Amino acid sequence: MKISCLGPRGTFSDEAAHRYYKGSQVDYHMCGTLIEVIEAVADNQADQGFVPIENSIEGSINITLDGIIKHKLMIQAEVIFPVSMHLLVNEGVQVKDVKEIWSIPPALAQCREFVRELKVPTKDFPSTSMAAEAIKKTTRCDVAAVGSEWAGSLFGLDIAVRNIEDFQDNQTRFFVVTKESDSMDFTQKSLLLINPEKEQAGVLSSILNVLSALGINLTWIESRPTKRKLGSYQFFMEVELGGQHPALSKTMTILSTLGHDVRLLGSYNSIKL
Ligand SMILES: O=C(O)C(=O)C[C@]1(C(=O)O)C=C[C@@H](O)C=C1
Repeated sequence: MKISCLGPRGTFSDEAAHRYYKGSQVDYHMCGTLIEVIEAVADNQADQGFVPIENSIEGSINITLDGIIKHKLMIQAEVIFPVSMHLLVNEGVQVKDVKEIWSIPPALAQCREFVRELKVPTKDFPSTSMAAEAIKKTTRCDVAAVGSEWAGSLFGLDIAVRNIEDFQDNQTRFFVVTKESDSMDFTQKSLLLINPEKEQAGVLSSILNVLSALGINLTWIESRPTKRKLGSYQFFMEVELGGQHPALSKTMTILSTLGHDVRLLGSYNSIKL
């Protein structure tokens, strides 16, 4: 099985994917950007993609959400992975020497307070490990990357400051995405994408009322612009109902009857690493 994943080696995605697929026969297709990870699945270059979807400090990763919508991908599994951010530097560099910090925007955002206190500019990279690799290549002593301990050891960097994330118990939620989902029986959760029939007062609450009337627990809700005009949204709604549960098809039927466009993006289990 071929798995697309954000590269180069040493990203949090890479670390979490290797733990998730441990013991399985898989080949990794490492991609330069998150959108390429999704496109690799859409273009059949990979059977599954391993993508970050949400972080406990920074919230949703919109590039991934929009890519799933655009390429009509399905969710096969949810993986929760603990994430610790460190300030990675060339040998001997101290935090007082650092004049610029490099990383992928969600990682920089998880360390916003630390970066603000240091009063230095940041530079965006497509991944934490690409930033770490660039630090090593420059040999500069006035720049640092935000990344994992593993990325630091892979690229031979020192850790100038440990655990620089703004809040403890930082976690990132990943989705395993595919073109076609396998059997959806005996799963814990399901993800719906709902495009409301029209924008009118109370449309979201009318959708939520259906879930509430059927006693369904909503575990995540996120809105994304339809991109057709300002103020027009579609909703990701994750519910605590497996694919086998009759209430899932009942919910979808009722919402469709009310004129909403409802797509099931998958039913899956959640795995904590
Ligand atoms: O750049 C990486 O290391 C990634 O795997 C991406 C990513 C993300 O975009 O959220 C994954 C987990 C962490 O939240 C920080 C970065």
